[in-house]
Amino acid sequence: MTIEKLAVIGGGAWGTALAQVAAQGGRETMLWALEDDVVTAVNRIHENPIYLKGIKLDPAIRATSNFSDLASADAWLVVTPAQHMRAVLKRSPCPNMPLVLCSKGIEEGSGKLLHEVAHEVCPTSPVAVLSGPTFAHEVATGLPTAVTLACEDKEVGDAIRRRINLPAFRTYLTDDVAGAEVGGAVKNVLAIACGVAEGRGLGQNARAALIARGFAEMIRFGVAMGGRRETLAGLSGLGDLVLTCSSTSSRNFSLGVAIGQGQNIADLMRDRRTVAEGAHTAPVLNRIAIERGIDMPLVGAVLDLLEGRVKIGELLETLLSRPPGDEED
Ligand SMILES: NC(=O)c1ccc[n+]([C@@H]2O[C@H](COP(=O)([O-])OP(=O)(O)OC[C@H]3O[C@@H](n4cnc5c(N)ncnc54)[C@H](O)[C@@H]3O)[C@@H](O)[C@H]2O)c1
Ligand SMILES: O=P(O)(O)OC[C@H](O)CO
Repeated sequence: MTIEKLAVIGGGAWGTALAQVAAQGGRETMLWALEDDVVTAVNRIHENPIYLKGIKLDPAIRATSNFSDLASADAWLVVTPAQHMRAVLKRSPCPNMPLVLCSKGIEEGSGKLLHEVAHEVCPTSPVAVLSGPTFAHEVATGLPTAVTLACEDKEVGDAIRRRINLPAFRTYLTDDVAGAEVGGAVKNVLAIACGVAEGRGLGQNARAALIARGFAEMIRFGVAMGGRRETLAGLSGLGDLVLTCSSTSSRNFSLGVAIGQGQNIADLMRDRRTVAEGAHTAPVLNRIAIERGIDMPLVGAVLDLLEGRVKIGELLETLLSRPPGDEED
């Protein structure tokens, strides 16, 4: 199988950065964007000033808001916010070609992982997941990055990897689709927790503890969803958790910092143009954890905060008074 022409669905920061990867060496790449001003800017000035400001894009990227322009692609990279993926795929003429899901989240209403949503909407398309520690602006400027590409079909996975792998975009292959997806979804919620700790001035020790205990929650959840521990300990799990929990380049971490500093959550969520996926993943993740009896106290705490059920001070008291269990639990 050979994949040459790629189309990217979603003209946010990550879709634009991935189009830049796909267009390396002047290879024609289509970018579908929802907003006409994004389409116009990418085509006229080779920039996306709305979502990826200040980065010059390869002129081989051609933007469109018309799905019919994507018909000649060999594969689609799907990079919408997780909660819009079903609707966007439904609007498209479902392609009988590989779909590479690059979004991070769990569908709120159905509780489904995104590869399950894609299989439902496009049953004849092979599905892969691309995830890992990847700030869009770094990838778009060519800084070294490594990602997990998960695909059950080895031939399809190899073909996608051959097409997107670059010296500075190292692509590690696995067949563990669920494991790769869970890491990316759960780390966003934990990044909010780490941001809150930062905003509240709780110190570096607290952040390391949150990352480690949060990782234990990620593993419990991932294994229950059919993922493997080694995937969760890899780029798409631990790697992305460490990145996102350590930097204000992360929208999730920054949201947490603002909450930790006492800003109003409704104000922070209202009218935001960029997506903080953790705020949408927290409710469904917590619901599934409760239904399946998976212990995820940090995820529950983030949700309680986001939904205004507790104040940070009370939450800290509750978390710190929990009797510490055995570390491997
Ligand atoms: N930004 C990153 O560094 C990065 C890296 C890896 C993965 N991701 C993931 O990629 C996905 C997209 O994030 P992003 O950072 O590219 O987005 P963004 O925050 O830069 O932009 C928001 C996106 O949402 C889209 N959007 C808004 N309303 C919509 C609607 N009703 N229907 C469809 N689309 C709508 C906009 O068109 C835009 O593409 C997320 O799941 C995110 O977790 C982002
Ligand atoms: O800005 P965030 O928090 O959505 O994180 C971006 C990427 O997922 C980091 O890998």
